[in-house]
Amino acid sequence: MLGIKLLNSTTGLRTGLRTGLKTNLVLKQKYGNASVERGMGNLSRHARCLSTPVNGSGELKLKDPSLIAIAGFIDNEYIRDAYSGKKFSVYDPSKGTEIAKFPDMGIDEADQAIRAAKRALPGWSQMTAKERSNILRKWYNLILDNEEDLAKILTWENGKTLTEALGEVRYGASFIEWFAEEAKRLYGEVIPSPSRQQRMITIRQPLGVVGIITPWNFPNAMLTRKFGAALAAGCTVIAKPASETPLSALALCELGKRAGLPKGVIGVVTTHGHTKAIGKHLCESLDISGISFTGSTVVGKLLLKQCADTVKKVSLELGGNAAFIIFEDADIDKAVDAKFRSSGQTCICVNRFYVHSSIKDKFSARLQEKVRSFKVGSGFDKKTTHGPLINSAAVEKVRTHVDDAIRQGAKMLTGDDEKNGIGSMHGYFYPPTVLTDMKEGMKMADEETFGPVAGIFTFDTEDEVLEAANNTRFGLAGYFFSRDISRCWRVAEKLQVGMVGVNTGSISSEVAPFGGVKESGLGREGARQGLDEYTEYKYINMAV
Ligand SMILES: NC(=O)c1ccc[n+]([C@@H]2O[C@H](COP(=O)([O-])OP(=O)(O)OC[C@H]3O[C@@H](n4cnc5c(N)ncnc54)[C@H](O)[C@@H]3O)[C@@H](O)[C@H]2O)c1
Ligand SMILES: O=CCCC(=O)O
Repeated sequence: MLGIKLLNSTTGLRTGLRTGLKTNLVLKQKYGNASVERGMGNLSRHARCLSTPVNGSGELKLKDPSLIAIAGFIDNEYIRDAYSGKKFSVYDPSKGTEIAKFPDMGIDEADQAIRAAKRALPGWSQMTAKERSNILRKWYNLILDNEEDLAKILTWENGKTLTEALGEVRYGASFIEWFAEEAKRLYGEVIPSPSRQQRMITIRQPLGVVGIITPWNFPNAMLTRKFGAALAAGCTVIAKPASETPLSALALCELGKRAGLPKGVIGVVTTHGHTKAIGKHLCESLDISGISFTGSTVVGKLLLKQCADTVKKVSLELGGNAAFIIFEDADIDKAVDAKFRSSGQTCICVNRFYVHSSIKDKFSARLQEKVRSFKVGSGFDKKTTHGPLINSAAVEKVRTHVDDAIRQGAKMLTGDDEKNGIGSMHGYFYPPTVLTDMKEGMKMADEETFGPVAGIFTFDTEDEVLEAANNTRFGLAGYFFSRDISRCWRVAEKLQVGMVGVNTGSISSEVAPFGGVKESGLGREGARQGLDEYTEYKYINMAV
């Protein structure tokens, strides 16, 4: 017991190591030699990132190489080795080669992070809103000061083009800025009392320690959208980033630390082999008051069930199956610009184009022309317009969806590997593809394809297309193009989604509530509503 306690707290570990051999013996009994070395290593280099390049990172030419940390992050310190001694590999999706081996952390490290966050909670939550805001503002400034390095790190692990990565870093920073400002506006209210003898007010209080789990497709912005809101509200956080893309998370931690985030306010547990166990542990822990998850619907449902026993507040940003309706009066040139962000790996990406039959040929030709102009390749190559998919499983899923559509009668207008030279590339590439003659019942109609494939369905009437667009269990985003103002109101109100783009395919913003209905999620992120996920209202009744 003593050994575990010593190992699980950095201060305790230091004390323990000072006591020498006896402690080492306890550690060896519990965890074997690897963990003892880990403890020693950790002591000898607190909080150090890499000053020498890892597996090809020299090519990144970072202005500040110390933004790369191959470690977890607990109590503002880098933990390079898991107690188990195990590691997992992170790959460069444009080459399929290994970037680094991260510590494959387990429940012990998750507990260590929970304890650190719990210790930090009173200090952080009792700071004034302005004090928290000032630190968040410094973090925002540091992210922008380092945006080029952060973008390179993001492209390296995720594959998206450098331009897209820079866009994501700025988008991610905008959440920290937004919530730095919103922190100061976390108002309660005075309720007009029905009684002369009572005064009624509400105040808003932080949930407590929250667990956040994020996906690989936006390794920076999905974290900052949660960090910003949680920290502004006065919560402390344990984050579990996707095992495909931990580097961006660690770089954000380094900048957060430089901005003045106190020890324990944010922690990152890196894992691959213990993902399920850590997820369950966070959901079931009595020390955690809320879970915020972004990822697939299937995992979101599992986490929701796991949170039931402790009745946690749960925020879920899940998968989508966005329809894009092109009415006969649409501006076609504007419409074709809205599909292939991050090579189609975005939760709000169009999954189904519904095009009025009178303009189907014209629209298909424009889309085909546009897609044929794309250049697929490494995100670092300036000529590249579209990077790789995240891994071979993602490529396989897209291939399965396309094959299924073609088997059921769809026609491929463009999508040949030869033109893009994909056959000779080693990474996880899929050619941008356009299919026509799509039908209900195909996988692409029902499931999230999450790849660079546009499938074109046709329709004749507004009622018919609304029924088809809403015929899905997903309800994240929906889009349509029309110049008829009455139709714009009608269709926007009838689409069963959390977000609608009218005559635009670009809807994401830190100032607007992001989230879905149906099986696409619970709660909203960004905007003033984003703070609701991390606060409780307390009602106070005062007799006078
Ligand atoms: N609605 C949104 O805002 C939004 C944003 C981005 C991505 N997404 C969705 O995310 C999905 C793609 O991301 P993904 O493939 O990384 O999703 P995923 O659900 O497989 O993984 C998301 C995160 O959950 C973790 N995870 C996986 N299984 C888990 C388990 N049993 N318990 C706990 N954690 C677990 C992963 O390691 C990762 O960190 C798509 O469906 C996409 O639409 C939604
Ligand atoms: O993948 C989903 C998140 C994308 C966004 O916030 O625009």
